[in-house]
Amino acid sequence: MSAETAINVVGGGAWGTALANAAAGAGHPVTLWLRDAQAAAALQAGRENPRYLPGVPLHPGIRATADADTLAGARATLLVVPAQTVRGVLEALRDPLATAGPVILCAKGIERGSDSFMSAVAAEILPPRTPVAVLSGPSFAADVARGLPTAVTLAAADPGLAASLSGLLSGPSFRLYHTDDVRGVEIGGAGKNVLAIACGIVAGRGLGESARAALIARAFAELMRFARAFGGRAETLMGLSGLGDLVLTASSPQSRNFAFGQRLGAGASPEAAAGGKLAEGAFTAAALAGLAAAKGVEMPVAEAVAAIVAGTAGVDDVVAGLLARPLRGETD
Ligand SMILES: NC(=O)c1ccc[n+]([C@@H]2O[C@H](COP(=O)([O-])OP(=O)(O)OC[C@H]3O[C@@H](n4cnc5c(N)ncnc54)[C@H](O)[C@@H]3O)[C@@H](O)[C@H]2O)c1
Ligand SMILES: O=P(O)(O)OC[C@H](O)CO
Repeated sequence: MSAETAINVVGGGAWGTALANAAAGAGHPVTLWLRDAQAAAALQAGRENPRYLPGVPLHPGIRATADADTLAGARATLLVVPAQTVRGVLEALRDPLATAGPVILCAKGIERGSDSFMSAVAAEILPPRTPVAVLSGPSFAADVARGLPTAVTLAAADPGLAASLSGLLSGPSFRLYHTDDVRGVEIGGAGKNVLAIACGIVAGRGLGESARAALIARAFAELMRFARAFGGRAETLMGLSGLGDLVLTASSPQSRNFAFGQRLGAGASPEAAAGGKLAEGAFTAAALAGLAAAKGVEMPVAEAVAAIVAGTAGVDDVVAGLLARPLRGETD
């Protein structure tokens, strides 16, 4: 395989493995990089990722490796690690990634501590000439890895780059729409994870389907308020990466964020509810609520999730507080 034709995927979890399968299915040789040499060798030999994506064969066009030097010279790099690790991974791989094409950020979250969006983290670390894009939208890894129909959004500040990367990565059942609204797309992906936890809490507490539908609508209203204040476009939020992903994540126990919320609603502590699985919204909740508060954006649902996850409020008190809020015009 020539490095110039390869697509890199950094991160061998559920989403990294699924995106590697999608890129290989679109006809590209794929280098799938894992930090752990033993795990990379097992994936390369076994052609399956039993921990994160059991039962899904790895496409023959994928080479799994832990050798960072093999990343250099690629056509594009998909960065698919949890949001809170993006800074460290970019720092560690800065040299090979400097010649590995545009870096496409696939994590959905806001960095704790700095309250930074992923594109801002990347801009701090990568050389200025490295283009950065964001991929986000309604997409369960198991669906994409199995080749079930899926549509997501790819955003880059340069509309030409967004269009060409969408064409590069689209395949028979994986469709990428494109936009230049990077901030709007990352707000949708990060925000929906927090709000989906709230919907899981409602389900776990047995508050009913009507309450869940109302919560999705009110959660979306606050996500729109946040996007308006932070430079995302309303039409982006109404698309795949905003409303599309909120609806998917807030209505399916297949979502780790929803399932985490369900366990909280059923009475588990935040530590027990996590159960060793990644629920990105738990890490992003405080950053989202903090950013909103600093700009005077009302986000009662995100604030409630942040308080429950931090253990400073209980589910029943939070629900009572939300129901006691003053009545207001629906679009105020
Ligand atoms: N799973 C999905 O369906 C899905 C879909 C869309 C987006 N995402 C997003 O993709 C991101 C990754 O999610 P995932 O589902 O792959 O998570 P995961 O828990 O399945 O896998 C995470 C992977 O990252 C690796 N990793 C963790 N820290 C690392 C580090 N410091 N250096 C290198 N590798 C490291 C882990 O070893 C693991 O292989 C999240 O932000 C998630 O919101 C996931
Ligand atoms: O399992 P979740 O909650 O991380 O959701 C996965 C994807 O983000 C859904 O689009």
